[in-house]
Amino acid sequence: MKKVMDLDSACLDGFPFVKMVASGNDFILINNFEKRIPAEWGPELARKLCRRAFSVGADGLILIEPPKSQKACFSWRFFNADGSEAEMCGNGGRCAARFAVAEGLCPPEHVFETLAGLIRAEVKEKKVKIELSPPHSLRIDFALDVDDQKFLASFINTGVPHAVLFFAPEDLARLDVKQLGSKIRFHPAFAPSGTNVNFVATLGEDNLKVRTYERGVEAETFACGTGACASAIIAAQKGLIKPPVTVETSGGEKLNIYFDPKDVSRVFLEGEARFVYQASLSKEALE
Ligand SMILES: N[C@@H](CCC[C@H](N)C(=O)O)C(=O)O
Repeated sequence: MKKVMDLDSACLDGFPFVKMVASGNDFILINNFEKRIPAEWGPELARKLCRRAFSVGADGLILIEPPKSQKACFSWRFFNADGSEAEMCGNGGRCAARFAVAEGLCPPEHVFETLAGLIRAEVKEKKVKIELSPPHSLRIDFALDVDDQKFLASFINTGVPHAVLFFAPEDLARLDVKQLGSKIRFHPAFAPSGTNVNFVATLGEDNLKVRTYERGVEAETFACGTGACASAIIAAQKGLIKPPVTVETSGGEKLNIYFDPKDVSRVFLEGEARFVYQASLSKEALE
């Protein structure tokens, strides 16, 4: 397969894109409705454009494309900064919904297609609320041995896989998230897809602090929407909190999570999604 810079450094020159952020999780979004960017370029395009300091820099790349069904007004391809394609992204989904409305592709309330399923969105200026695909594969409180340390972990898939571990607030504050997160992310218990890793402290009966080591970014991000939802659902299942839940993210912004603890098939994620800038690509950004 030819490398994108061979094929596209010329044809992508001047290509419009926007940079958006949702609670510090930042994304490059491209309106690819004309399908000028074939999907097979996605991984390398993401690696090139998401590389901080050397290019635009972001946690992920989102291509907005025509829907495959009548039920949705767009579909998307989501690529992590390392080029891996993910089934879903909560914060990226909130950015995509607002971008699609701004592009005139969708009304403020719409549905879009992801590899995790249909996502319902409600855009009210900067505030965007989405309904995740039904979470699954819930496992509460199992033993997880990491080198010579023993942890109690939980797991759920909220569109993408999430391990969740609880700590006292003071321990969470000083935790080496990258060191421990990278070991759990690749732990055999979560093979073959690996997992995102959420480190959580309960701050009150409806308030959590969550720090997330993100698969495909391979670092702690300032927020993770599906991770915030995973943490809230598991905290409620363990009787630690009652929804609706406010999640304080690493970047300091708050996410609101809504669900019925007796029926976690419907989970809603709400927060701000902001435009940072719009620009056009330079072919040199792909070098
Ligand atoms: N930050 C996202 C999650 C994006 C996908 C994740 N990195 C993965 O590969 O599982 C979110 O807000 O949910």
